[in-house]
This record gives sequence, structure tokens and C-alpha cells, in this order.
Amino acid sequence: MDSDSVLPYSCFQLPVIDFSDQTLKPGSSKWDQAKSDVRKALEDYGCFEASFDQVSMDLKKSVFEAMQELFELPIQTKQRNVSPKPFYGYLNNNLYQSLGIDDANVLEKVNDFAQQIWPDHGNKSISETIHKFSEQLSELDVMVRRMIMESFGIEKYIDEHLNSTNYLFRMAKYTSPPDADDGVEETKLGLRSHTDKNTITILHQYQVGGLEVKTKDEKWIKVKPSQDSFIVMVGDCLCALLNGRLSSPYHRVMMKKTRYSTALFSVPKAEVIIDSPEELVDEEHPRIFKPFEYNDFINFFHTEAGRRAQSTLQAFCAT
Ligand SMILES: O=C(O)CCC(=O)C(=O)O
Ligand SMILES: [Fe+2]
Repeated sequence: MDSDSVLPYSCFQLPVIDFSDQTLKPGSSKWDQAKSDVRKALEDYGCFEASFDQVSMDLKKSVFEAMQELFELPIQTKQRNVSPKPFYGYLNNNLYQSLGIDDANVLEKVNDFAQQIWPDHGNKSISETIHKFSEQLSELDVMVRRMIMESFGIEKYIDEHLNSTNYLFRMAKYTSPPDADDGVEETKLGLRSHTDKNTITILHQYQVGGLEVKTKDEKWIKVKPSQDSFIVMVGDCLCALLNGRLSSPYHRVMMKKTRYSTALFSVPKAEVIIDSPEELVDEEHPRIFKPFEYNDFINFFHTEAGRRAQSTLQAFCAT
């Protein structure tokens, strides 16, 4: 049993911040209010729930149906989802499976994915669905990152920062464990406790919950699935960029029922150096992390020492 499994649950819910308002534009008073709510939520929890109705119910339904269709395919077909980047393609680990699409906000890249799965003629409708969904969520990611950078007084780096990342889209299916002998559904660990290694993650749970986030005082919050909202979460690279001003929260998936989720990850591009700007370094805030490239960090994460480390980022920066 790992030490996390004995932690108590909290009855708190994550803060909900409204991003649906079309008049939410930089410089407006609504923007400034949302910006301060984002900062507070991220300082407190490392994540929040964004209500974002630009993504229509129909589109979410289509993404869900696309996932059902994809995961029903034979395993040999799903294994054709390969990528030159390690751990970007099909993953299958006990109850958890996932499919990954790099640059999912670029239609040709999603078409390439569909062509891998269906070599004869791709799948126009699924490609368009995934592309549109990723594109719309990337707009939420950009708004959140702009707010964070403004809030920490480093907005002059915003364009450079936004150009330094791309998007990985991951669709996941967690298959229900078989019922226990007495017919009682057992709760199983679907995904072990971890922090995300990238910049920002935007998650959506499709009807069935299971995502849990660890609070600073070591309690688990069960994140209820919500139809019109997304979970926005800080990753380790954002923590490093901000010289530790925000932390990436530990989270895991505990499941009883078969469950689907999606994640849009903003990820630093190869060869970009992640380093906090001098504005965030002073006597009170000495530089915590060494400048690094994302790939080196990920390679370390996949070593024995990286997997064992309590904080991958701190252990990596100590190397
Ligand atoms: O399925 C979920 O809700 C969480 C997935 C996750 O944490 C991840 O892919 O990093
Ligand atoms: Fe995660």
C-alpha cells in the first residue's frame, strides 16, 4: 500500500472560474477579476475548474463517441498509434489505455493519426471532431497562461512563451475492474498519484468521475465530473518557469466504473530552455531550478531515480 492511500478526503470542491463570457478580453475588468481568481486558485490548489461553454455539448458528445469507437478497435489497430516521441503513442497499462496525438490543434496532424488507425481512408469526421475540440481548448489554455504571466508581471515574455510550446491531446479509457465476489464494486487505482510534467493540462471527465487532487494539507479532493467545465492544472514546467511561485498538484484516478477522459497538454518544444525570467528571481526568491530542456527532464523521469523521486523536478534539478 502506498502512503497516499491512507490520506483522508476533503469535503472541498475546487474553485470554479467562468471563461464562457465572450467579453472576457485582456484589459477588461472581467479579465482582471478572472485573473486574480485564477492566481488565487492556482496558489491554493494548483488547479481549478473552468466553465467554458465555447465547447458545445454536441462537440463533447462527438469526442466521447469518437473515443468509444477508437477504444473498441482491436489492440493491434490501436498499437498503430505510434510517435517518434517516446510515450506519445498508444499506452496500455492494466486498467488504463490511452491514445495520443501530437499537435492536435493542427488538422493535418490529426488526419495523420486517423490515417495510422484507418490506413485506407482515415476518418474525416473523427479527425475534424478531435481537431476542433483541441483548437477550442487551446484557446482556454492561452487565456489562462496569459493571465498567469500578467499576474506575475512577466507579460513581456508572453509571445515568446506561447511560441515555445505545442499541444499533445490524449484520450483515455479506464476499464472497470470486475465486480468483487459479493457484487460490490471495488474502487481501484486507475492512474497512480503524479504531477504532470508539462506546462498546463486541461482535463475533461466524461460523466464518470474518478479524478482526485491532493491538497497542500495532504487530503484528497474528489473532482466531480461536470458537463460544461474543464479542469485546468499546473504542470512541472510552469512551476519551473515561475521559479516555484505555483506548484503542480499531485493527482490520481480512482475508479469504480469504466471511465473516459481527455487531456490537452501544453508541452515545451524540443530545445527550448525552461528558465524563470529575472523578474521572478530576487533575494527573497532565489532561483530554485536549473535551466533545462523538457526532453532531458522527461528522460530523467523515466529513469529509476526519476520514478522513485518524491518530486521529479527537484530531484532532476539536483542532478
Ligand atoms: O483521467 C484523468 O482524469 C487524469 C489523467 C491524467 O492525470 C494524466 O493523463 O496525466
Ligand atoms: Fe496527470
